[in-house]
Amino acid sequence: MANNAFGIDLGTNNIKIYSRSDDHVIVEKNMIAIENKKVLFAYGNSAFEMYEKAPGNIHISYPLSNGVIADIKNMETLVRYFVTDLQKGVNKPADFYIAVPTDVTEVEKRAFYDLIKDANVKAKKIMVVEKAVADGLGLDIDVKNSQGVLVVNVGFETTEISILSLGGIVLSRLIKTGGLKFDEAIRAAVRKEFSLIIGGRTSENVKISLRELEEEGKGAIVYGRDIVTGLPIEREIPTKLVDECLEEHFNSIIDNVKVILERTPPELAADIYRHGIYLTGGASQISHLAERLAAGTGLKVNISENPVTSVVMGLAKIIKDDNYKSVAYAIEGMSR
Ligand SMILES: Nc1ncnc2c1ncn2[C@@H]1O[C@H](COP(=O)(O)OP(=O)(O)OP(=O)(O)O)[C@@H](O)[C@H]1O
Repeated sequence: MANNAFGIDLGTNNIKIYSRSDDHVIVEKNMIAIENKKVLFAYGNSAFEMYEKAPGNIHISYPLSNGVIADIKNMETLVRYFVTDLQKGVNKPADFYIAVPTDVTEVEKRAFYDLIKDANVKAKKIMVVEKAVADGLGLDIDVKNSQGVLVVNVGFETTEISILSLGGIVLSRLIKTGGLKFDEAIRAAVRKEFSLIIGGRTSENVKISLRELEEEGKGAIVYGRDIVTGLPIEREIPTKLVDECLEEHFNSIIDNVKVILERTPPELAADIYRHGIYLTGGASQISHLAERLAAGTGLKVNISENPVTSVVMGLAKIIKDDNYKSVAYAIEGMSR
């Protein structure tokens, strides 16, 4: 039974779970589809498949909002189903390591612990790990012995900017920008420039294919509804328009990184200068962000090889290697 342990990174867009018994990570959409307000219809990637296409009696939602749990019941249901699926239908007693953002209230942090406790997953032990610490480990940084490590995780609704030193967090800031804001900016620009309404999934696809399109010198072909005629049409969107509309969001990330750097103690700043910035999170892959961040801060930017899973891979390291266990902590005694 000692082998039964899970590492969970609850992202607003994706839930990532590491299972010790098969040494494997799953990534599923953090989404739930409820029929007629009470019946579970679909969850995870299957719920996402129906998003923006389902009839009115099927409500599809994200139980997390801005990195914190907004809908506890549905989040518990999702965790229970995923963990039970990973154990082929029968839950056995297990240890749980859950990543939490740093720059949130104690109540919001505790909600992650309570979620596992109340999800009916036979939790023996529940340990909490600051997300940026797990990120550092997932990025193969020796976080316990390193001083001055700057991690920027660009997720779906949030970007977490943290300075780590000797296994702990020195400074952390959670800002409300990420992949969703990029998608919304693309939608708004296409609407303004071409009087064309496109869906959220279309704008996400444009964002994800941007780098490739730029390399090929092509525009993005999209399908949407013409505002004037009301009819569906196809249109080619120049990548320059997409680049321009993302600028403001890139600047917001760069400005916030600079604010953190300004507050960093000088000795740590020297280490950060040497190591550079570690950039991770799914949306960090967007074309031009890494180079803009480097130009805006004057620092080298190290790009993650596994941006979506860096946090959960850090949790996996903690579960597998006793050397790292000290970065995880229990939360039982915390006041509500
Ligand atoms: N190749 C890519 N290029 C640009 N963006 C991408 C790419 N692949 C995924 N994304 C974006 O990454 C985001 C999801 O990233 P991630 O899984 O790190 O977020 P999350 O952890 O669920 O969110 P949060 O950190 O806000 O809670 C989505 O907005 C998705 O569109």
